[in-house]
Amino acid sequence: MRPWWGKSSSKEVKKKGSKESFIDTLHRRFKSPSDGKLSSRSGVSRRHLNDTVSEMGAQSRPDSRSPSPPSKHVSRCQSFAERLSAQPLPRPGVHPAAVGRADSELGVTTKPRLEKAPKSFLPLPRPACIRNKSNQADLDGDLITASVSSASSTDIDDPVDLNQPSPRATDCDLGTRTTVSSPSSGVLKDHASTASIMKPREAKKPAKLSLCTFTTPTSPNRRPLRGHVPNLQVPHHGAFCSAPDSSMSSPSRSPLRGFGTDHAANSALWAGRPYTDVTLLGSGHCSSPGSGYNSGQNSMGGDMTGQLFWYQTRGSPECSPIPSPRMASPGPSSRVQSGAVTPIHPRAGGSGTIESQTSWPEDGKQQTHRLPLPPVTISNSSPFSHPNSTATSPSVPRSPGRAENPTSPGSRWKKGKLLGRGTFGHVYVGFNSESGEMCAMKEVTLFSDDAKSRESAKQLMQEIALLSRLRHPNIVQYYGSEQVDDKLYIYLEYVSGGSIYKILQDYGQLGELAIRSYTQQILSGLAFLHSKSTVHRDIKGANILVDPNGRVKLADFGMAKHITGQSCPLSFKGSPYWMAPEVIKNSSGCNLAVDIWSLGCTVLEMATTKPPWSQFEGVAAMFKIGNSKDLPAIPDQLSDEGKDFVRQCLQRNPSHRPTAAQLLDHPFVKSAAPVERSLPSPEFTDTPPGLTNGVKALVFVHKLSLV
Ligand SMILES: Nc1ncnc2c1ncn2[C@@H]1O[C@H](COP(=O)(O)OP(=O)(O)OP(=O)(O)O)[C@@H](O)[C@H]1O
Repeated sequence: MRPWWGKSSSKEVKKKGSKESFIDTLHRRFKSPSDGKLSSRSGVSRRHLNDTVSEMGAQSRPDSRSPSPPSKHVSRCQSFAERLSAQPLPRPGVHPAAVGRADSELGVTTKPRLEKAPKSFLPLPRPACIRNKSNQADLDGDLITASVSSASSTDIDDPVDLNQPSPRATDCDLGTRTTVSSPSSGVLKDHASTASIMKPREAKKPAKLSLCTFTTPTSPNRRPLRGHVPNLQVPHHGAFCSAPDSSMSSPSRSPLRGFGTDHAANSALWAGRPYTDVTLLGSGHCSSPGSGYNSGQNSMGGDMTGQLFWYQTRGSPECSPIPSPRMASPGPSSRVQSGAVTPIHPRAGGSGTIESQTSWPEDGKQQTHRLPLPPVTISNSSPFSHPNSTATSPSVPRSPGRAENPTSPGSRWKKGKLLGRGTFGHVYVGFNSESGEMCAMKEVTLFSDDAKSRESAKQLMQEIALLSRLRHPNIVQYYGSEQVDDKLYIYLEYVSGGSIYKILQDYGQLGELAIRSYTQQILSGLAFLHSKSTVHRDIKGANILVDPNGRVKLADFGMAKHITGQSCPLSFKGSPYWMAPEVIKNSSGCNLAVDIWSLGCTVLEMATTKPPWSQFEGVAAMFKIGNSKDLPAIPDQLSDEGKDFVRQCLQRNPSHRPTAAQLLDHPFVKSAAPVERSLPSPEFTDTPPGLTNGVKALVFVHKLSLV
């Protein structure tokens, strides 16, 4: 069938090259599993829990389907394949293309307990500044300049061009700047009235601090709202804003992060023995998607052991719903990362139809960008000198659901309920008792001696660097960040609906209208992202948040990368089940298209609650994706348009995949109704909709219009 944009799908030309040698190894190691076709209706197959997986790559055993149990019965340590069938969904009242309002729901807050002043500050958040803006000019007006310096780039593969002067950013109204020290020099760059706060041991261990050593302003008395605007310098090429390239670079909460680009090593690992040159990181932590702490497990990164030995951490509230937090199954945060830069998609490169709300550096110069102020309106109070500023940093909550020491002194964000655990650490609800606003606080511990902490910091800084430059209705908004003792906090727009992954867990597969809506919005965010030559590299349900109005936000940019060239090799990063074949095979020639493949997998995930090939264990799934010519079964319940959309996304040849901008014109999403639910306005009527003439009641209703 000829694609709607005029390019026919073509067969993939199999390229047998040296880069695929690991696949060959896999071929020998694993029996090629027969395709587990998705059920025609549900598209979901299940299998028994297997606590004693002795051999990787074994195909999951299908089990008889049982009625969908309540979500609360879903084991926290089940894999996708193990998860019970999803319940039929009441079709959510989702309506696509919500790009207007940004009303997040509030979460739980906790009592403040300020203990210690933040050692340094990055731009402090003020969500209200964002929400109240009616246009981009207003938005820009609340940005603060930011810059981070770094001299070491050897282990960083994401040279985000963040050091270039922003055409819209100015320093004139900034009381301070925050800088990041160079790891090599251990010297903080002083900008404006910046004061270094580097700890002694930081200077001794530049490698640890290079990623996030910030300076605080000398005495930046915060002025109400826009009065005080600190600067944050973000690094130029090679700074810590980049995604790690090191094969050992990834934190271990995502089990297989840091998976090296060396696929020979991969082969060895997959063969069942650790590659001697690969450091096995990680603690085996896993999150509990079912319980709301749904991130971090089963990612491919620094820790390969789980993939190899299948140790499990069940029963813990922090445990993954997956038997092994490794590649055993497609958990919400299954990731692999290593390596190199992703080449540019041949046909990607921006979308004229996509709202471009941020400037992107093009000339390599240092860029400054103004960030929104925190929602602190108290004057005569320095954000850097909180009354409790000498106390200790916020402590890790004892209970998974509530922080023990809920406070972020400088910004007055109080750390509240735990939203989830990810690769980098924890994400909490943040509440500003002064403004009454909420945010999501992503917390990561710095200055630890382990590689995991270093990698976490590096990736978090990359996320900051990227997110701080992106502003789009379908991308989670970055508010600011700060360091408090050994903790780095990143403040984000709070998207209270949770991730698509969690929604699927809780409510089962989505109906087509919801899928169309979500897909359209994901595409909108992706098209914007790609127009900035940035690839997300970890598109999946767990990294897509949904607000109560059905608005979708791309999140978790820890894997994202700004593409600067076309000749760069692919990074072996991502989540196995959503990973494009070319990434697994380490073939060349694509880049942004990896997100399109992952989007296709996400559509299938939304339709079936599981990604493609979820019936296979992690390594076997990767083998299936990377080595076979098969395409995953597409569930029958999807419309023909939906099926075609998925097929377009899941073309093995990346150059044949349409771009995000092109996909926005696909009938599957183009016809999706936009999400726009007006604010309820009290209305008094005596004839409620739906009542017959004979059934009239005097009721007070809220006007709810769907545009
Ligand atoms: N802005 C947000 N609003 C609401 N919840 C959020 C937000 N950001 C993250 N969360 C929650 O926290 C969890 C972990 O977040 P996130 O995935 O970004 O952390 P992470 O360390 O990047 O994880 P990973 O890299 O392993 O995917 C998410 O699954 C989600 O439930």
